[in-house]
Amino acid sequence: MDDETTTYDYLIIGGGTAGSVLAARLSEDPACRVCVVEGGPSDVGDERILKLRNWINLLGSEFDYGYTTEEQARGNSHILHSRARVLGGCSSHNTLISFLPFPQDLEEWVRGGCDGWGPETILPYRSRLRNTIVPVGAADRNAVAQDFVTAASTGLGVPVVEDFNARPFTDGAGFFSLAYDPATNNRSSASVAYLHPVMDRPNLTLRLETWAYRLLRDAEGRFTRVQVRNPDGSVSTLEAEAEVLLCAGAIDTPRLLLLSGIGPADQLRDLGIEVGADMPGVGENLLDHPESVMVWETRGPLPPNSAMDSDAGLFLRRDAAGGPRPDLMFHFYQVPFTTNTERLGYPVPEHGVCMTPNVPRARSVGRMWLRSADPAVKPALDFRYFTDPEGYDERTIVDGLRIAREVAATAPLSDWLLREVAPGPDVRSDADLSEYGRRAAHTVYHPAGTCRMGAEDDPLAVVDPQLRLRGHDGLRIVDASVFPTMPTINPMVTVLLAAERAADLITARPAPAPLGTEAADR
Ligand SMILES: Cc1cc2nc3c(=O)[nH]c(=O)nc-3n(C[C@H](O)[C@H](O)[C@H](O)COP(=O)(O)OP(=O)(O)OC[C@H]3O[C@@H](n4cnc5c(N)ncnc54)[C@H](O)[C@@H]3O)c2cc1C
Repeated sequence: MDDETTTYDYLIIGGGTAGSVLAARLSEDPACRVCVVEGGPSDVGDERILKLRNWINLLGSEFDYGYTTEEQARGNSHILHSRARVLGGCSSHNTLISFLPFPQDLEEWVRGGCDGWGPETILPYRSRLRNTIVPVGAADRNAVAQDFVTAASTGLGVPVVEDFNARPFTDGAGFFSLAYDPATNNRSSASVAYLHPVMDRPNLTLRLETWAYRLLRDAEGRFTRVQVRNPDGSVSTLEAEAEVLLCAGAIDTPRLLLLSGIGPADQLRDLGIEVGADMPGVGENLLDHPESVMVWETRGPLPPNSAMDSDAGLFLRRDAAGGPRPDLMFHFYQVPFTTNTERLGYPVPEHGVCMTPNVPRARSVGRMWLRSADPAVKPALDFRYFTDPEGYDERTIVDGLRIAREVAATAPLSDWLLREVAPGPDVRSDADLSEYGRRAAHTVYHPAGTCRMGAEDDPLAVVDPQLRLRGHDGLRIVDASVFPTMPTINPMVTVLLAAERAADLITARPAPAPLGTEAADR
């Protein structure tokens, strides 16, 4: 690490999921000077981070920025939105469930003005991914999770899926694919897969525990200078000769833009921030996967083996008119995940399991904004959960809770269960299930969309299909904030694919050949 150098070719703000991919790809050219500014510490050698199964202990820890939510009129106002503060970002903190996006998820992006982001272009990037992505290992397949899969399949008449990434599916139950090593339980995070092997590159500088808080213009008016707070509290200005690449995630990327005067002009003026670029879309379109939870006490302790305690799941399509994609998803937990039910007064069983139905393409859309011009003040997040006028999100959760009960009543899963703890068998009507489901709701931790990509002439788009700040040179955004709509599935792999695509857009390297036409292209 060269503290003297403050000018690089590329400055990557955020060494998270997308940032790690970009850092590795751009520094492949030894003549290209790449600097990563990362707010958190290194993950190298830190077992707390590297062991996947420890993920649950990272929630709310020193590695979590821990964002709160605005009062939710129809949802749960107590959700803590975990966002990782460590190299690798949320891929160092999450459960590493790895799904390719559905072709229709990407077709939706193209319809929204994102030329060049269709499935034929994006899905072949799976051959470039460096992460080890495998179905949950045999030794990690807990008997109760296996029986959940069997009960879901027989009870609901859906297939058992051996590999969710083999082909698009409409419904099915099975063990997930995870980015990990089943032999060691070590993560194959973006940091492990992309950064660890290249950390000794002399042209790659990692500035850790360093916080970017303002973008400044250079002499040509481009936003290529970044003010950062160093670990010792001092302040530096770093400069990119080529481009600044914002990879700070769906909350911190728009936050940094707003602090830099890039956002809705009225909002910025109200806070006394000088308007550098009036971009009304910054902070709008806050997307997520909302979920609820049903908890059961089991007849006794469960076998201990697992990859990360939520190894299996279920997808259903309730409405065939909506196309081939599933419209309801469940995670199955072999531990009682009771943060929200406990707050509502439900007992916490010593031994238990739960199911968490979620809304894959939620229709309620939120927004985020700054509370203050002070960079230290956390932004406001209002997800507006369950506010879509048709009541689609609420309906999905009610259906999900009913279906969860059906699965729980089906052998062999039913043989493990002593009683339903939350919400309890008396909660049966739509109205009561909705009330419980929304009050106990949680996030699947997938915020996205707050700097959405769109056509050059779309006034609410923040970046164009080349991921450039619309109408500006020298600044691109590469992270979950650019998603115009939420993919049906857990989004980390979509972020990785988008970052691989971005590396090609930046370097003008050709895209990989369509899948099946060529050996894996690395
Ligand atoms: C608990 C949890 C579980 C999840 N489970 C899954 C899962 O199993 N499967 C899945 O597909 N998705 C999962 N997700 C979601 C997924 O991990 C994220 O959507 C994805 O990793 C986001 O990638 P990103 O590059 O947009 O941001 P991040 O990975 O969050 O990267 C942002 C990085 O920027 C840094 N940063 C932020 N602001 C600044 C600043 N101002 N200065 C310097 N550095 C900064 C942060 O420290 C961080 O390293 C989960 C998320 C969480 C939190």
